[in-house]
Amino acid sequence: MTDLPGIVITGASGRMGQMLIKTVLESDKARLAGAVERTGHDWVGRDLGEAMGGTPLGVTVTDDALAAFTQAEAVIDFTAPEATIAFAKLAAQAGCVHVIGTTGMTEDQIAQLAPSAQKTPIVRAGNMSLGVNLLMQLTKKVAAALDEDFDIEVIEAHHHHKVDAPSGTALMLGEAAAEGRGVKLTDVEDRARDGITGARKKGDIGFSVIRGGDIVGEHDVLFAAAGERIILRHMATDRAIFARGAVKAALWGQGKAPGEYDMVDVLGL
Ligand SMILES: NC(=O)C1=CN([C@@H]2O[C@H](COP(=O)(O)OP(=O)(O)OC[C@H]3O[C@@H](n4cnc5c(N)ncnc54)[C@H](OP(=O)(O)O)[C@@H]3O)[C@@H](O)[C@H]2O)C=CC1
Ligand SMILES: O=C(O)C1=N[C@H](C(=O)O)C[C@H](O)C1
Repeated sequence: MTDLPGIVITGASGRMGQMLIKTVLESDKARLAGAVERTGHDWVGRDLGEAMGGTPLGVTVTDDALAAFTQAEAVIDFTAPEATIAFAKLAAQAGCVHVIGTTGMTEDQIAQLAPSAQKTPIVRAGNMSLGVNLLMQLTKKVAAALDEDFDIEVIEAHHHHKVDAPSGTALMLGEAAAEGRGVKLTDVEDRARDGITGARKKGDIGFSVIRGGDIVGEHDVLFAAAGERIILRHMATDRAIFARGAVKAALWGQGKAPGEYDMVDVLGL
């Protein structure tokens, strides 16, 4: 046991869960305080290192999230919307910083995090990478500089396991573009085109989704006008960028006042 802030990883067996565990273990600024999986999962009760196919780590995977959270300073949670809402209540009860990477949450589900954020800091972002959060700032700036003669389209591609669409990142980029234009995304978003759609409505922000293979995550923001196009692009080739951002957020959140934060706050962008 060291004095370093302890981090619990929920959804430990997931793609991001395993990446987060490796990232915390490699960090000299944090320690792995626990690993949580849901009741009935075959990793529960096993040594985490062995479950991951390696050597023992001396950390037993648990389904008792509250017990794990009370032994930690932060929880990093890349799971699913219903699970994240439940974990937010437990993190607030335990007084842990809650870092949320889960995407696909509805407005109503996001609103359910508010009572927990009154008790503990919550850092939530659909993308924890430096590059995407910088791209958001660029998107806002370009959208503010251009008028509606430039059609804005957000195009995203992800692996075939992804369950939500458009991606959390695509929606963040759409929000940034709408903010730059001084409009509400919900008033201008076009998220589904099929059949006789009619001509594109001026001022709309469109979304296109690709799912295939092992694509980690790719996002383009296209500004298309008569005679010219601008494309802002981010390509993730390694999930480690998300995990590093999440660990940074967990450390940044230590000692912060309760409230809802995002990666723009963490990165000071
Ligand atoms: N913000 C960011 O930077 C990023 C966000 N993400 C987001 O993170 C989330 C996870 O992605 P990924 O790791 O690829 O997904 P996986 O499906 O690989 O992992 C999800 C994990 O969460 C667990 N889980 C799901 N539902 C529940 C539940 N109700 N209770 C407890 N545990 C649950 C799963 O357990 P089980 O196997 O038992 O279902 C699994 O361990 C997604 O929303 C994704 O979009 C991903 C990358 C970057
Ligand atoms: O599910 C994923 O994999 C990813 N999800 C996030 C999203 O929805 O934007 C971030 C990243 O693109 C990978």
